[in-house]
Amino acid sequence: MCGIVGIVGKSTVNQTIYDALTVLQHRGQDAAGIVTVDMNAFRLRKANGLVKDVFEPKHMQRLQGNAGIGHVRYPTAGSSSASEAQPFYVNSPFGISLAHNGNLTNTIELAESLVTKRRHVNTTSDSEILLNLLADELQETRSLTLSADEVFDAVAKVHAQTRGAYAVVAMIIGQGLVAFRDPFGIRPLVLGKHETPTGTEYMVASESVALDAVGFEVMRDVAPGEAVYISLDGQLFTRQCAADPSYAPCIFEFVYFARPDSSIDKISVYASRVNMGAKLGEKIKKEWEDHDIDVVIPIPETSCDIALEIARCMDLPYRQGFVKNRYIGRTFIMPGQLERKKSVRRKLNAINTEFKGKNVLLVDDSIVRGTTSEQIIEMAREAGAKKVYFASAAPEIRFPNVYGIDMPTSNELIAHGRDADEIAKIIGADGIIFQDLSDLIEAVRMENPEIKRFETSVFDGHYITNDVDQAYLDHLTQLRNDDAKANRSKDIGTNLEMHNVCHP
Ligand SMILES: O=P(O)(O)OC[C@H]1O[C@H](OP(=O)(O)OP(=O)(O)O)[C@H](O)[C@@H]1O
Ligand SMILES: NC(=O)CC[C@H](N)C(=O)O
Ligand SMILES: [Mg+2]
Repeated sequence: MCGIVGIVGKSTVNQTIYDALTVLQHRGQDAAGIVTVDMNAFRLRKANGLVKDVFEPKHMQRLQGNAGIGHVRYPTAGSSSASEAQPFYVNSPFGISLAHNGNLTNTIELAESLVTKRRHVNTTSDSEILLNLLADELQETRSLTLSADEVFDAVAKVHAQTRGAYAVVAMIIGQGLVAFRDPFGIRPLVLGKHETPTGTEYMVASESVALDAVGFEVMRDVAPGEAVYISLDGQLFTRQCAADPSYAPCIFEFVYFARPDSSIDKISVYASRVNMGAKLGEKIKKEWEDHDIDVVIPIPETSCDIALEIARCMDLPYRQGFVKNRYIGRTFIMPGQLERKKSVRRKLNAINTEFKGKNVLLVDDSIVRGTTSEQIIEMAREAGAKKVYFASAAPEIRFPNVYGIDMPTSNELIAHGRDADEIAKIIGADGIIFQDLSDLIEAVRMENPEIKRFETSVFDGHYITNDVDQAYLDHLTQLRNDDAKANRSKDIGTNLEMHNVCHP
């Protein structure tokens, strides 16, 4: 789940984009990049690492200009090579730079079509394919100055060819910034503005929290299939570019990915998590009528708001039994299982007095590979817990994700082909309870009933784009299981390193 940002401003935007990226860091910890437009040239810095490590003062000085885009990466396609960090660049037409959150499902077909169009894609990234598709459609216009409608027509043609999930921001040299969202709105995208004495500045970002942090006012979410074009002189244009758009935002944004202080598609992420806690609390009370739980303990950080509501609902004490090392990032979005496994104990430590002699209910937002739950239950027992129960605010995750969450292989999912008792046994819990999918959907939907459906494939195996079959999932397994990724990372550095020319 990457984070994207784009700004057309009235003064230098490098620091604002940097600040916005730090606020979106929870969406991608592997790589970061910024491109700005300075006089008619792109200035680029991208590399593997966290935002604070990628951009040194010398890079920031280079990133001059009043417009730019930025990206934080969590790879879901290609490799984790620095050359696949984003934004990507292509020099024709005009010079275009693009950043993408999501994952395409017809990359093979698209890559083949690009060959027939004599376009070269140098990496294994789906985002570079998307950039070339957009470039090819813009090339068709033959105009030296693009009108908003020409840009929108190009986006419409990209929609017509592309399958999967994509929230995109692209900068076109000498023209403007275009941002668009896939026809189902699977990945989020929000538009905002900032009034200055010299005119209005516009910004797009993955989450509203990025706008809040840099003093922009949220205008609205970009609709599914819609495109936003901001010319470099600061005019805003919008148009629906998809033939048949309909809302189906990814429900996992609300469960785990997004920050609680963000609002996506008019749904407060925080409120939806509190609702998840209320629904799950009711279910526990109903199904475990004679429970012997003494205390509810969250597994920091995402589940804290959920656990607090479960405790309130069950009339039980809520205790912060685990302390989180604030210098360690999110474990689930780390690239390899070994690293993820090692990180749990480095990240979380138990406060023994909260566990000693007690029956505890540990709460997490979700159980994916079981990396966290297995180790955390062990830690609770080591800290002296008598019984350890486990509650998950999301249902069992049984199916791979193909839309920008790196869960490509069903075999790596602990709930795949297993029932609750078997899962409890593996993670060592005395009892386990999962949220029902209908309750999860209701918990999110009640904040905006206008949204009739969500993208829920990881729970029910129904892929909203209708193009995902078993053959595709098998192909994905081959490509992106943990071993395949580890092997591919040995290739790092073999791509063209034309992305970081360093001016002394
Ligand atoms: O079953 P698993 O494969 O372990 O994945 C699920 C866990 O990973 C996430 O936490 P993470 O540490 O990434 O982030 P957080 O601090 O935001 O909770 C999520 O909140 C669960 O705790
Ligand atoms: N998580 C994402 O949004 C990933 C974007 C893109 N598919 C990449 O791997 O770089
Ligand atoms: Mg967690």
